[in-house]
Amino acid sequence: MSFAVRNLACQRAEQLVFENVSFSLASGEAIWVRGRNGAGKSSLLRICARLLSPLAGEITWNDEDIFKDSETYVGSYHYLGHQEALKYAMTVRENIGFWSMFHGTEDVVSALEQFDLQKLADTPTGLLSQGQKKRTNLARLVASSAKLWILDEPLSALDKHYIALFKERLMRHLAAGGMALFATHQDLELEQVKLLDLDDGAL
Ligand SMILES: Nc1ncnc2c1ncn2[C@@H]1O[C@H](COP(=O)(O)OP(=O)(O)OP(=O)(O)O)[C@@H](O)[C@H]1O
Repeated sequence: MSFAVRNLACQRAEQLVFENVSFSLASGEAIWVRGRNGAGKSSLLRICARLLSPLAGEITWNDEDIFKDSETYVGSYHYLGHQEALKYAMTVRENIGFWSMFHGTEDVVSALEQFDLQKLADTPTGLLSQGQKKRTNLARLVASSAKLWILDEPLSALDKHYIALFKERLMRHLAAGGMALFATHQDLELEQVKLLDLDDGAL
């Protein structure tokens, strides 16, 4: 399994945000994308999740272009953006269940347990606090079988306890051969993480 980004450039509304960004990920590896506000972290992650087109460059999953050969890539990654992609009228269990079905797993009970969501399982997600919504989103992630996690600010709204819990879960994902690409303003202090600083090539 390999994920590679070569000479990527991004433009938003006539503005060149970054260029010449290259990196690669193999099984068990993670990259922490860092940079000032507006450096292009979210844009980079959205491009990697096929939600935005790059201005230039290439991204491959197992040597296949992700924009040309989307079929193999689609089931291989899970993107968590700034906004929670939750259906508010559906319960916590139903939201997690939807995504585990999409990815062909049935690990809803374990996902609920891992983020202490059992007592909230039958609550509509529209009634949750910000931190509880974030935990539901992270539980969706662990209920999926996606190899590559693409995470935009996964720590926002989490308290210390759940940051530690998420970190432990991320390490387990990497130890099992998974990969992660994440942007945070806070250092997760993970030893095996490579750093991609978008400020290094600041435009
Ligand atoms: N929908 C959009 N339309 C036009 N320009 C945008 C859009 N979204 C972001 N931009 C611009 O693209 C640039 C990069 O934004 P992006 O959100 O990727 O940065 P970021 O590094 O994630 O920032 P932050 O740390 O503040 O979240 C910014 O200059 C921003 O104004």
